[in-house]
Amino acid sequence: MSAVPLLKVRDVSKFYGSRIGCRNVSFELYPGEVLAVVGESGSGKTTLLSCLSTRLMPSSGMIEYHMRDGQYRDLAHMGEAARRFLMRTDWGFVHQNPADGLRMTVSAGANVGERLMAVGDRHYGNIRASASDWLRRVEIGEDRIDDQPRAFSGGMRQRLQIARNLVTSPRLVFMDEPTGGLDVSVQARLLDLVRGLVHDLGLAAIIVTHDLAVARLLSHRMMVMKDGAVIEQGLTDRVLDDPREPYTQLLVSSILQV
Ligand SMILES: Nc1ncnc2c1ncn2[C@@H]1O[C@H](COP(=O)(O)OP(=O)(O)OP(=O)(O)O)[C@@H](O)[C@H]1O
Repeated sequence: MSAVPLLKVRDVSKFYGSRIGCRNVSFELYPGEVLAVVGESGSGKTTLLSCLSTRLMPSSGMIEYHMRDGQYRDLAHMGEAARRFLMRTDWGFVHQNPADGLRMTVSAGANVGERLMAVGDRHYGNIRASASDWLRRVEIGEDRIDDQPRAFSGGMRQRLQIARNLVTSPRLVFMDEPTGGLDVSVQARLLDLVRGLVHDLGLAAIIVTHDLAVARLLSHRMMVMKDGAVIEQGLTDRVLDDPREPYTQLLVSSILQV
């Protein structure tokens, strides 16, 4: 892993009026590193992910991103054009519900190809070839390239959403409960696929999940959130095998008892 963090997060808090969304969150994420953010419902995971991905403006704190030109940029003070450029090229965002991240009424090929066009690719043959290659990589038959995602199963839609996000070779991908709405057998296959892609592409990822098994399988490091704050963080195996905080111990033991 590189010695320079991709993302530097300092004391980020977000309040909704007097309600705490997240508070005083600090961490660094390195290129190629996968961080899982875990915690029960309402602990602030989604709020934090939204702040990191510039969907929400934090109430306080600073988030800096290491741009491809080698400079750090403060996301709060980045212009709209630069922010949109990041979201289209350097970043991906995989939603829990694939319908939020796909265009359901255009073909699978167009869903993938559109992202390439957004970064300036204009050659139809190349775009279609890349789309076709990416469908294969996410295990969708190339004969489905002209089908719309609404004709796909939930697992296929999620794999298509992943292809759409990865086709531009992002450096950082945000994932919000990526296997949340799927059957257990479909989840296992998708997790394997995501793990392989993240590893092969050397992606950095921040994955929000309430499922500790997802964190175990995908992440190098994890942060445990409770009432908006990070109460424990460390290497995933350390946190899960030897949780230090009573709350983490409870989370881990409640899973083991299921
Ligand atoms: N738009 C909003 N307006 C007011 N309060 C909000 C809003 N969004 C979230 N909150 C509050 O912020 C806190 C953290 O919520 P958040 O959705 O980030 O948690 P979460 O861990 O992602 O939960 P879940 O797993 O259920 O999605 C909760 O108390 C929630 O009620």
